[in-house]
Amino acid sequence: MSIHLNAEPGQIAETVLLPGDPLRAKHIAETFLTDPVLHNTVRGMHGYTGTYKGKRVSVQGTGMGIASSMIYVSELITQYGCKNLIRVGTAGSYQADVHVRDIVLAQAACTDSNINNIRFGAKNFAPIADFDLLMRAYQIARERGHTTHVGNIMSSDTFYHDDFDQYKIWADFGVLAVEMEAAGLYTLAAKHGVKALTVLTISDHLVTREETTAEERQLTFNAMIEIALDAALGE
Ligand SMILES: O=P(O)(O)O[C@H]1O[C@H](CO)[C@@H](O)[C@H]1O
Ligand SMILES: O=c1cc[nH]c(=O)[nH]1
Repeated sequence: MSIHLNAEPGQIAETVLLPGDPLRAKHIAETFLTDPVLHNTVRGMHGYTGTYKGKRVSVQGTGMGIASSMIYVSELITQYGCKNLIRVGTAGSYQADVHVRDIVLAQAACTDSNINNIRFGAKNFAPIADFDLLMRAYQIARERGHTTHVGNIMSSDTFYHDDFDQYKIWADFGVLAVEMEAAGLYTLAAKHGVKALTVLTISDHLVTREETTAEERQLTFNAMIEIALDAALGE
């Protein structure tokens, strides 16, 4: 057991899906896993382990933001030996041609967080996805006919910015979308020599101001879950 997870040793699989929303973790477990067992209840941050197509897999909510998610990712890697960590999250589009409900695979993640300034000072670390997971996820998404974008994203510490248009600085450099965890996940994966990927569904649009409801975000973004599961575990 660790400080924030009360799973028994061995109860969490090597492959873990990581939604920010603990209720999305419950939905994933109940919809996609066979015989899911609730392995974490600490702080209501649901975590489950079951099987998918006969292979063991876990899903663990991380909460919102790099600070919260890095706690769970650190404990999953160092206390439970997890090796493949795949974030499945929602994101806001920065680009006119990246539409609501499109899939974004985060090849790399910029951040306005201080996590890597603390580590590297004035030198910049580039947090990137595992190439094998990224390639498999892209092939699966394309085979299934999902509109899929691969590229750079922004992991922001701030959801509500004083200046709404600040996103254009990043959009001008081709950054596809904003979420709040991937840069922390990729940094920890690099530090510990494990594999990580972030699969996102666009839930809202900073250019067009389109939005989805909380219920849609929680329940209906199943394509990214199946892409993540099949990329991690093989079809
Ligand atoms: O849908 P999740 O996985 O929570 O991800 C996105 O949604 C939250 C903000 O609403 C942040 O956690 C952001 O990264
Ligand atoms: O962090 C996030 C997630 C979804 N949509 C946003 O605009 N930001």
